[in-house]
Amino acid sequence: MSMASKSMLNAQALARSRLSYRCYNHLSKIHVGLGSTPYSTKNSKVTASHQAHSLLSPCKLLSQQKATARKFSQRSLGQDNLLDVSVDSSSGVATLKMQKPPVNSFSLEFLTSLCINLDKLHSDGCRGLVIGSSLPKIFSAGLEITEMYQPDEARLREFWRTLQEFWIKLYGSQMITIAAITGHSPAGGCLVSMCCDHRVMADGKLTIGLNETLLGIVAPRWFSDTLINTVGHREAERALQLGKLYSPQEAVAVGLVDQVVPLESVAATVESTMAQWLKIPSHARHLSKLQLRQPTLDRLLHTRQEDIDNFVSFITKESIQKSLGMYLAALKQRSKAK
Ligand SMILES: CC/C=C\C/C=C\C/C=C\CC/C=C/CC(=O)SCCNC(=O)CCNC(=O)[C@H](O)C(C)(C)COP(=O)(O)OP(=O)(O)OC[C@H]1O[C@@H](n2cnc3c(N)ncnc32)[C@H](O)[C@@H]1OP(=O)(O)O
Repeated sequence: MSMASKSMLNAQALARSRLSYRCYNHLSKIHVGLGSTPYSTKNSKVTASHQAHSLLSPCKLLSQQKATARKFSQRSLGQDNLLDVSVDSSSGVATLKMQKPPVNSFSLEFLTSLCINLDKLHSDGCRGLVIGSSLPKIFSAGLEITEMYQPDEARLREFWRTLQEFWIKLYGSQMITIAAITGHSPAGGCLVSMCCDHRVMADGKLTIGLNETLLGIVAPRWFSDTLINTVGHREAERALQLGKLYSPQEAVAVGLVDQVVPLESVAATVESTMAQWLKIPSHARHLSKLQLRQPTLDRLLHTRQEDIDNFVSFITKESIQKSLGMYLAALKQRSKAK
């Protein structure tokens, strides 16, 4: 699709959009409400009444996110249940599973839904959060490349702002966050897992890492800062330039993940790790986390608009668009050849 026709479609979608945030919110399976919603069983799944409850609950959202949801909700109407969120009411631990086939790629709608859910879980007093995937062999393929290829500029800006928002929320989260990496986790997928306090990865033929240079693009400073904070400066220097995708064993050796276990043991390992972390006084634990992460958070918080401008100007360059186009075509080709 040409840039002009994509822009026109987006403009039409914006003009048609009549949906409120409440409708948008319905996209995700949400059943949070610790203390306010009765939960009779461990990890009970959402019910109609819970869903109704969550639809009526006031939600803390930044006005930017509300605007985003209103503006672009039309496009996401066909995508239901992007997330499967459940809360264990006895421990206060939430499990958020990404379920956006085929590869859990982060589109604007998906990122918005993730931000909304993080806000809800936080405001409902969840103490822990496990981030995983419902898709076999995929944690997340990172950013949805079609958001960056031949983009509509207004949407591209919202997309990046929402990614920033998600990173800020997750990296500084008050909750204990654990990534259950049961599948591939390149680029943005790796970033999300690095935002967590602990990473458990399944052993096998999986990869994780910031591979941006392989796409001909450059990981922004806050991606590389997150990697440096995880694996150290020297390892990050090599990994970023090479676009290194690590096997689980390589990843655990450099500290990119904390544990590698057989796929069938990931859930139990996550559960026992969470139980250990839950024993630490929450306030002291969170302040310790912030002591180390706040300077990194501040760096982006102080330059958000500039970061969006840099991203837009970089990604819309003709040469970068060409690289992205070729990468997408190669992905499609590989997928077709399977
Ligand atoms: C001077 C400059 C300074 C600063 C710079 C300023 C700003 C920064 C600028 C830019 C930074 C932008 C940051 C981007 C970070 C990202 O996250 S980019 C995304 C990177 N992701 C990848 O490279 C992953 C690509 N995918 C894969 O490798 C495989 O799909 C994967 C191993 C995940 C799974 O493999 P498999 O199960 O075999 O699935 P398929 O490959 O068959 O894929 C299934 C279909 O999904 C499509 N697809 C895969 N990944 C993506 C994606 N990320 N986005 C969109 N679509 C994707 C694939 O094409 C298949 O589609 P099809 O079935 O053909 O329709």
